[in-house]
Amino acid sequence: MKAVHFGAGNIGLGFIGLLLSRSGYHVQFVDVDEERVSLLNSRGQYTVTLANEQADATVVRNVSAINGKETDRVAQAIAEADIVTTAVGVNVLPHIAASIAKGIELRLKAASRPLTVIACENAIGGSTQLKQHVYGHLSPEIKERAAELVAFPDAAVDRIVPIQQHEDKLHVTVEPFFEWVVDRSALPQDYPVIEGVHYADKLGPYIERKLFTVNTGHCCAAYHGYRKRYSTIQEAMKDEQIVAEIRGALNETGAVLVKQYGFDEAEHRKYIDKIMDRFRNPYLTDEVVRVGRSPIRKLSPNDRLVRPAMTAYSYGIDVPHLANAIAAALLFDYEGDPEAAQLQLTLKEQGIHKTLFTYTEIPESHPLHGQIVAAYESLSHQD
Ligand SMILES: NC(=O)c1ccc[n+]([C@@H]2O[C@H](COP(=O)([O-])OP(=O)(O)OC[C@H]3O[C@@H](n4cnc5c(N)ncnc54)[C@H](O)[C@@H]3O)[C@@H](O)[C@H]2O)c1
Ligand SMILES: O=P(O)(O)OC[C@@H](O)[C@@H](O)[C@H](O)[C@H](O)CO
Repeated sequence: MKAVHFGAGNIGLGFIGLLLSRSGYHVQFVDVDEERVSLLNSRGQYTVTLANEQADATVVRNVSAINGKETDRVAQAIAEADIVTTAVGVNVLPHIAASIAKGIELRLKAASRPLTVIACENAIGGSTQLKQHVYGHLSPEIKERAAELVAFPDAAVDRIVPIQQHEDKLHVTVEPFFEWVVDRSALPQDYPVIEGVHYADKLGPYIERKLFTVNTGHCCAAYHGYRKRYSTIQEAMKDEQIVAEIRGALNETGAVLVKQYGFDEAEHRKYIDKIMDRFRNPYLTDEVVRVGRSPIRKLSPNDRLVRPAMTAYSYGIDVPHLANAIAAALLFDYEGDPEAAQLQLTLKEQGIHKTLFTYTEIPESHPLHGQIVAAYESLSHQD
């Protein structure tokens, strides 16, 4: 069995590649990092260590890699694969779509073998977005055949994998917990099974619970942590004011999730507690600038802050902590992050009201807009 996985980064090596290899797939990574590609090919294996007391380690075997620039080789690999997965960042999906389209075209010209393509990104409808990008490169005839033979099930992926500090560029340390949920309703009957994946008939509740709890809480820790000059999430989690902000925000998103999807309130509280413990994992060193990366993406209308805040508003739920987290995101001025630099430039040139509308699409007339601006001004004075 063959898998092609785009992105030999933290989650690609530490989670998706690991599970695919364990399920018996030969994993061919596609990446633009030449050093990593060459190491994967020369060794054919790498090590994943768990962030626990024993530092349990697993060697992932049966792997190789292709440089993403070699589009013909990538297309050939896709033509021969049983499954294609990605973990490159949702903003990179448009850039890999042409190669995937080329592979699908090659495959469908040769035979009528079905294919499953799963985007494992932190986004609602990641695979659906990828499908749209891929279809933009296909002829009407191939599109028609792809509609029957190529499935793009959406997915939710959860495992904290920080930026690595090992000298060995292929060695990754990951938290013990993982959850990978795939939308079964978008799959054909005989889909290639990956051990450890949960196939759900409805993905909506899973992806929203994950994104609006793990990722909302995580970015609260990152943006408030950055403001208070902590360098890691683990340090920020020792600050009681930050913990209170995270818990407040997760109570707000929790109220939305319980109302929208009927989750049991007590179970959801336990889910929140478990996640906050994961953030505290003393065997991980996760930098606030990684978790806060790409603030423009994180402030976008369908992402982890604005979407639950707007839904909460429509339900009559007050969101002071989410407003504070959005304000803290606007204050994220880390120079090493291109989106943070662009955000700060927009703030300087256009002021808070226009900037807030540009990135969140919350109009000035909306009560949340004023609440966020007030929080932004209050936090700016504290910093
Ligand atoms: N790290 C986590 O804790 C975590 C957990 C769940 C989901 N995710 C999601 O997984 C995705 C990847 O995150 P990550 O933390 O692994 O990032 P990362 O930066 O470690 O890995 C991304 C990889 O993609 C590669 N890449 C970039 N452009 C490419 C291209 N055009 N073609 C092929 N490869 C390309 C990079 O070289 C890099 O190796 C993101 O969507 C993220 O939100 C991350
Ligand atoms: O990957 P991002 O930038 O969407 O979010 C940063 C972190 O919150 C994220 O990578 C988490 O570690 C991960 O989503 C845990 O499952």
